[in-house]
Amino acid sequence: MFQRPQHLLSRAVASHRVLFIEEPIYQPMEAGLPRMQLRRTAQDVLVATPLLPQGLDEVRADAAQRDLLDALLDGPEGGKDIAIAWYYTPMALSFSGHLQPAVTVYDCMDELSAFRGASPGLRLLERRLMQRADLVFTGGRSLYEAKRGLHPSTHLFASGVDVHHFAPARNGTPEGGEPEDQAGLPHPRLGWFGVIDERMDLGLVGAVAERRPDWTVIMVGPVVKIDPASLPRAANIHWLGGKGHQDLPRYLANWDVGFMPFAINEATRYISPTKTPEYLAAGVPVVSTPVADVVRDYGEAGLAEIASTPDEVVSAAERLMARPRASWLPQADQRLAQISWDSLWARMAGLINQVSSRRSAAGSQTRAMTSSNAAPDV
Ligand SMILES: O=c1ccn([C@@H]2O[C@H](COP(=O)(O)OP(=O)(O)O[C@H]3O[C@@H]([C@H](O)CO)[C@H](O)[C@H]3O)[C@@H](O)[C@H]2O)c(=O)[nH]1
Repeated sequence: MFQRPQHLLSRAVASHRVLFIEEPIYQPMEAGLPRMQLRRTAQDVLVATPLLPQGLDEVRADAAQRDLLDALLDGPEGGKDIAIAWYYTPMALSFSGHLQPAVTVYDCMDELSAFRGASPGLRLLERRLMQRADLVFTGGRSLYEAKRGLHPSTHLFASGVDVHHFAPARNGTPEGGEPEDQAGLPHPRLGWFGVIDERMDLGLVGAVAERRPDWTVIMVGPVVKIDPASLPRAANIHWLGGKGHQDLPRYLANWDVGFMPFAINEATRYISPTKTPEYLAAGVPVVSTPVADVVRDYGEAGLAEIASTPDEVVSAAERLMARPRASWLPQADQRLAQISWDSLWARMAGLINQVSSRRSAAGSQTRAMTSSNAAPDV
């Protein structure tokens, strides 16, 4: 999955060495555990995954991650000073709170406390992170409104888009051809890509497919935290699993409508789905349930149809399929041109530079960049 952290941190490598600490993986006890597993991404981000023995309690797991992190930073991949500690989850404070970076950034991309399986300690750690952060970035409008009162330097950075990555889908199937698992499925097609978890309205997916057995519903993405047995099954629903980001345009190129069947609940109250501008960049019109940020950022501008019930989704999709691209694509392009990941990163980097200039004037030095995350991080 190529998500917000990957987009931003792969741009950070132009000016920093980026070390990204992943969530730990627990394994049966064996010699050599705990240890840090390292890999370098194509974008030159060093990704470190703590491998821990199963059965560690929380305190020991935090201590083990702290030791592994310190050993990594003391070694050749570390650096004398840390320029930026970049957090995607407050939970990472429990093993990195002793670090003394020049600048601390909290890039809050979701209200994690509302997600299934969230740690009860998350809210307290978020308060601590807010106290130590120099900058708080928020991944969407609703999150910004929820967090801006908690930190004086909170900034709205809603999802960006790599137009160049998705635009080839507008003009026939990009190089590589239509993926085998999609080729041959009948049109019209409603497609989704993204994580499939408790945020999805599975009942809606099943009901739309049932209303229109002549349509095909294509679901791309990993099933996470929910029982795969709970997915609606029908001859016209195709659960294709997770795909590489590079392959997404080949799927989108042959969709008639981009579908966002989010459940409307606590877990989706603050989300700002990156897939909205990505569908549009591929020339695929969007129908979504009324997620607040989708309604405000896209629905009200006529760039997404908002529908709650199966009948509303079917009617909206029919309207979108009948609408010529030329009637909406120029307006979509205007919006997309304002939200490239490049421009978001440039603005973020500007804010970080302001803070670090102030710090270095006060005597701090910067060298390496580290970040820890629950999802990713530098
Ligand atoms: O098989 C796949 C499917 C998708 N992708 C890429 O992953 C991107 C993220 O998808 P997802 O995790 O479903 O997240 P989404 O964009 O809908 O929403 C989350 O992101 C934040 C946002 O970043 C804040 O700015 C939001 O609030 C979150 O809930 C997807 O866009 C695909 O490009 C893939 O690679 N492979």
